[in-house]
Amino acid sequence: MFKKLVSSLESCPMVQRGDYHYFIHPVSDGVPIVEPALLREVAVEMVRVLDFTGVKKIVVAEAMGIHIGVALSLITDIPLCIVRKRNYDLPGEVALHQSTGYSKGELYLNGIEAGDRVIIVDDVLSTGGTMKALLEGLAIAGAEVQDVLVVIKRGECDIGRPYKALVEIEVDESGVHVKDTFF
Ligand SMILES: O=P(O)(O)OC[C@H]1O[C@H](OP(=O)(O)OP(=O)(O)O)[C@H](O)[C@@H]1O
Ligand SMILES: Nc1nc2[nH]cnc2c(=O)[nH]1
Repeated sequence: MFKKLVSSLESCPMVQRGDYHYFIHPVSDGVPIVEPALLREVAVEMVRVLDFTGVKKIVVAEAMGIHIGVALSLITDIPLCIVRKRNYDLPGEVALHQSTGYSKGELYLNGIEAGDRVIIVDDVLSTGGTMKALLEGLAIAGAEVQDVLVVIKRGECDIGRPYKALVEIEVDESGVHVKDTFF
């Protein structure tokens, strides 16, 4: 279980972004290459741990939520809502401010109707800035969040509600250390 995810995380390269030790991994960066077996392992475990009760849409954030969201959508047949970094000015679009440990930007939520029951999945949770922005946008749109799952949880983070993580890591200048896995 999680064999490919754990071994690839423990051997992945690092770069420095200001004060932030940034790990580079296929799930969270798409580079150097996304192996189907790794993506499949992640997708199968996501299906196993998520609560899909009544869920009508899967919500992900551009860019690195997209490949895991697509994998989940293809397996479950649940439509995918991609929160974009570009605005479309469609009626009902919700603009959000996103802040991470190394960047700031805007996100734009479309395609959610009041009363939609959704799950949110993302590649990484670190400061929680992105997830809190998604939760805020979904609340404004009137959605009910059934479950939240991140593939990689980096350190401790309170997002104001429970969430699940496939693996929990710590990062320092020497690299990624896997602390725990789901179950
Ligand atoms: O918990 P946080 O500190 O918010 O960090 C997590 C977010 O950081 C990354 O997104 P990023 O904005 O770097 O964009 P990308 O997906 O386009 O790489 C990642 O995909 C998460 O969405
Ligand atoms: N790839 C990658 N994505 C992140 N998102 C938040 N922190 C990180 C990180 O260290 N690496």
